[in-house]
Amino acid sequence: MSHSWGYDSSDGPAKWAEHYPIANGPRQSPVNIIPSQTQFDSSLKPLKLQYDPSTSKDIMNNGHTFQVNFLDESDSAILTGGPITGTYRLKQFHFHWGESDDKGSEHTVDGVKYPCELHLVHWNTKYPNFGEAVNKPDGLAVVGVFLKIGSANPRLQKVLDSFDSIKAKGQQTTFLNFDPKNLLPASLNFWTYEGSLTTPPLYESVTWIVLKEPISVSSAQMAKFRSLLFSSAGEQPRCMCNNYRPPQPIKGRKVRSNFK
Ligand SMILES: NS(=O)(=O)c1ccc(NC(=S)OCCc2ccsc2)cc1
Ligand SMILES: [Zn+2]
Repeated sequence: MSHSWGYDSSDGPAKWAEHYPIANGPRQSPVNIIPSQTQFDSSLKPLKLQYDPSTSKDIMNNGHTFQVNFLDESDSAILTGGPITGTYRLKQFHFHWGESDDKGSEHTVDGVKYPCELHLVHWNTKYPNFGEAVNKPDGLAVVGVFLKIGSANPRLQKVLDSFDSIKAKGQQTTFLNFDPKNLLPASLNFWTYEGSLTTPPLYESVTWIVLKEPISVSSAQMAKFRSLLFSSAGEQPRCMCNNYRPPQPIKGRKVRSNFK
């Protein structure tokens, strides 16, 4: 039975090492990206994201965030190129955000926090399924996209409109024909480094691919993210926000870029 964890002072990131000692490991995520210390790598291939929108399945509140789950029995939503070799399949995407617009992202850039960060989680098809891939050093590739306060983003609307149906932990509803490509910025310039899951079990299995260009979100749209609850229906309602882990020690890792 996996140990319960959260984001409060009693069960949050500062306490995770008690039950997940890898929290103090050599390749933990997120990290603070310092562009002046990153290394341009001309051998990095262009990122290729081929998503068939018909593979979106449902949207659920898992008590830590909300996630949109995809059918991953075939190569219909895949990530190739960039720093990875082979083919990785999209399993789910989810977000991390703050209680206010001045914080919420997990990765930071020169110490700057964004209000929100999107994670598109893919697993290496050299393994039979996600569960087998999740704890292997080359098991996962997560594309991170920053959200920056600006004009309302119409492409988030379908996600936001589902929130009334998934307000509490454990609630889920069908979520068909959603194309996550619509959540990507125009530029696929990225930073990449070897890291981990940013939540327990914190497995050091993630090749991180963090896009440099943010997408927009309005302050009113961010307020809707904060209408979700960490708590189950009938429990004392607890606002789902500040569900982000702060940057972890880089421990000698190189962050590479595919742009100068
Ligand atoms: N924030 S993150 O992108 O690093 C990230 C991605 C996936 C997960 N975990 C997932 S999808 O777990 C699914 C359940 C599971 C199965 C084996 S271990 C956990 C946690 C954090
Ligand atoms: Zn995440």
